Amino acid sequence: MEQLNEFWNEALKIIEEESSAVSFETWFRPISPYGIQGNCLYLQVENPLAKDMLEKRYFDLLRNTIKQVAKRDYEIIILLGNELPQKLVTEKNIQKSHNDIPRNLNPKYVFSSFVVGNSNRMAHAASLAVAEAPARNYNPLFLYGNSGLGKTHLMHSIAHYILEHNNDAKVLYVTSETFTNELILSIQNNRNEAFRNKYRNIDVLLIDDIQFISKKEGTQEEFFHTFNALYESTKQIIISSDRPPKEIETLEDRLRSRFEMGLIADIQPPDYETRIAILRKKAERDNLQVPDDVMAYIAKNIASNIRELEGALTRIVAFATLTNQNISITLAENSLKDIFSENASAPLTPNLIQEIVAHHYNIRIEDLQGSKKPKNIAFPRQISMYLCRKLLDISLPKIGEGFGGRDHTTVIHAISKIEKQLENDTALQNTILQLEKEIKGQ
Ligand SMILES: Nc1ncnc2c1ncn2[C@@H]1O[C@H](COP(=O)(O)OP(=O)(O)OP(=O)(O)O)[C@@H](O)[C@H]1O
Repeated sequence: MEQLNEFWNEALKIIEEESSAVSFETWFRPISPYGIQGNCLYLQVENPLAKDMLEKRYFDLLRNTIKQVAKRDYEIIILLGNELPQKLVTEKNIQKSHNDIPRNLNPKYVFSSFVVGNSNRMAHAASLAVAEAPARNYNPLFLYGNSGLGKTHLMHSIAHYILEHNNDAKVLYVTSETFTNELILSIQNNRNEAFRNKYRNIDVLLIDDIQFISKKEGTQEEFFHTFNALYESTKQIIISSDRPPKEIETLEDRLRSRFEMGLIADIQPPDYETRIAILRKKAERDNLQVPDDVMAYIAKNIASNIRELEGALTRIVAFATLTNQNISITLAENSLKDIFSENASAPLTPNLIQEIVAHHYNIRIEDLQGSKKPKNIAFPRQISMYLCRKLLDISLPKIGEGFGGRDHTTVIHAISKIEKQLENDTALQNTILQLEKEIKGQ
């Protein structure tokens, strides 16, 4: 049993991570949890606008977060102070199951929201088989495929499924970036023992984007031992990567052969029918009315990345809401024109950003990607890294890769340097604005 306030604070922490600072402070921070009666959770807000926004725009976030923290589906009722039921016998305690869903699992990434088609049938079946009987037949399970095709979605689904069916299972999902950072910290702070305990005393380890440990010998060494310890005690390991083990350069052979010991399943770009099914599912989940011809228009134009497919739908709906128009093909064409237009037909990639920055500073793109450090090159390089982070949905190590395999700490340093300078350097603010426009083809 837990106090309602503590429970609410826990939910707020998750919402804070999921929403922008301004919407968090405006809509969520002022909410007071009022009480619980039966299956209803009452939340009190200060004004009608907040109530409207929370009900119309943020309801899914609220409901999913509360479900994640409470491990049950409460009916959420948002009320103004004067609407609160006088005689509500509120419970100030909330029943929680003892195995919380880890914070880093996205509540939306479950098997029931994953659309199965020819391109991912095998990966889906293998994931479900592992979730139903961990460490039985397929160990490790190695999932690979290009960015945005559903690897993380499947991994989270496995973790959710195992936790739902076995309350005591110890399931740990991390990216290889987190694994590496924690390893470095543990060495710095002399806490290697704690690190090993954390990674070896579990039943299921899911490690996402393993390709990033390829250039890190120390991390590979530690992961090799973690892998062996878990495998020998019949614990399940699930790994994802953007390529198969044999194509991960500089991966030690002993690790590669470990990865190849179990089942390897790939995910390919979805066919047209699957793309339509994914769009339908998203529209249904988010309660959006989108005509069939608009779905077809998106599915025909975006074929290789599901994140982009979903992004296009979101953009169209946002455009329609903001301009108060019905969703139609013309509106879809307008709202996506800068994505599909000639100018921007080159998709946003680190390369495109480097090209535009290099042109702006009159240097060669190879200089940005190389290791020279003179100021006339180092500064544009930092700007390019900053823009990659701001405009592309890719991780710090992936950005580092595009700049001659630089470490993610270098990328963090570059980004924070530019951010700091932007605070009071208006010339730089203008340059960045101009570069962004060029990159987006505006
Ligand atoms: N088959 C599917 N059905 C429904 N949604 C999907 C499917 N595949 C992917 N998605 C959605 O597409 C988005 C991108 O998927 P995800 O993050 O799992 O990709 P990824 O392969 O892990 O990419 P990256 O390598 O860039 O991390 C997510 O919002 C996910 O829910």
